[in-house]
Amino acid sequence: MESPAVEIVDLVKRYGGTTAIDGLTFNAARGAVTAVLGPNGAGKTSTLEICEGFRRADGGEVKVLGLDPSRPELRARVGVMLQAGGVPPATRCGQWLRLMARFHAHPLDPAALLERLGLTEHARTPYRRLSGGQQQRVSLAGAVIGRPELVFLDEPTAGLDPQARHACWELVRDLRANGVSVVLTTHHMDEAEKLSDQIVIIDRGRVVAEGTPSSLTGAERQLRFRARPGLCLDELLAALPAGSSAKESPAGHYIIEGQVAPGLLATVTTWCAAEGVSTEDLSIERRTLEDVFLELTGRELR
Ligand SMILES: Nc1ncnc2c1ncn2[C@@H]1O[C@H](COP(=O)(O)OP(=O)(O)OP(=O)(O)O)[C@@H](O)[C@H]1O
Repeated sequence: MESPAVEIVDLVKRYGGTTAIDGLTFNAARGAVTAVLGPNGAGKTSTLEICEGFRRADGGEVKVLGLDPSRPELRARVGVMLQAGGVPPATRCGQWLRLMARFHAHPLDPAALLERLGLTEHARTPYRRLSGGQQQRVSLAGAVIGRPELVFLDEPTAGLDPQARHACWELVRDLRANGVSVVLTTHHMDEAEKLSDQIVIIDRGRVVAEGTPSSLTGAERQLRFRARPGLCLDELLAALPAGSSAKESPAGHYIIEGQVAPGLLATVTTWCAAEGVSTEDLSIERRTLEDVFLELTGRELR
């Protein structure tokens, strides 16, 4: 049987006294997009860097395309986009991409890739003079130029404008359509929900949840609205069907869960009207991935 694209078992990584990865275990399937999510400092970049062969683990086992990440033959089969560029500052991006293409047996056409990522007019600009978002796109181009079997993308859309973000998503979808395995990190929950087949949420170096986007968000719907902070939720709950729950999170944002039946909306609006409470953005929707993420990883800053 073919091995997963990435197999991680009981991974441990320490930096001095800090345990950045603390017994991490998950697989990324072949031909799928796997998003690794987690708060700042959760251990995402460390994990990717170990998979990419740039860092050594202190414990556990990692296999990439069935091989130890240090194996040199992986360089031709795996594309890597680092968080911090990895492109020589004085090099013109077109020249750099053509050079990268020469290292591969069947590369993509550098000019077509530059065009696709909106970089054609910057092809002669030294990397250091490009904007942050343009530099990101050059790094992304470098990760895919060699038609890899597996691509690691560390926050590929951080700092990109909406147009470039969409171009990046299209590129990821094309990679997947061509059977390429993609492992990416992102802080954009909407992006993870739209792009990925599998999501792994990590916190403090451990997996706290994994599954498809819909298995994580669940089928249950919620009623949400905004109103002035500090409504008396006990009174509201008394008007709702038994088994309902109501919470205010964050201040002024209300979420009602339970049997979201047709009459619920009427009950809530009637209660609000009787209390002289004006509501905004009243909607019935499924939990978002961001809700799940915040529930699992908390709201305190890291
Ligand atoms: N080279 C290093 N030396 C010391 N500590 C490090 C080093 N690299 C990472 N760390 C620490 O390891 C932990 C995990 O860092 P890592 O960069 O893997 O997190 P991350 O999930 O990618 O975070 P972010 O979302 O902010 O990019 C953090 O506490 C960080 O401070």
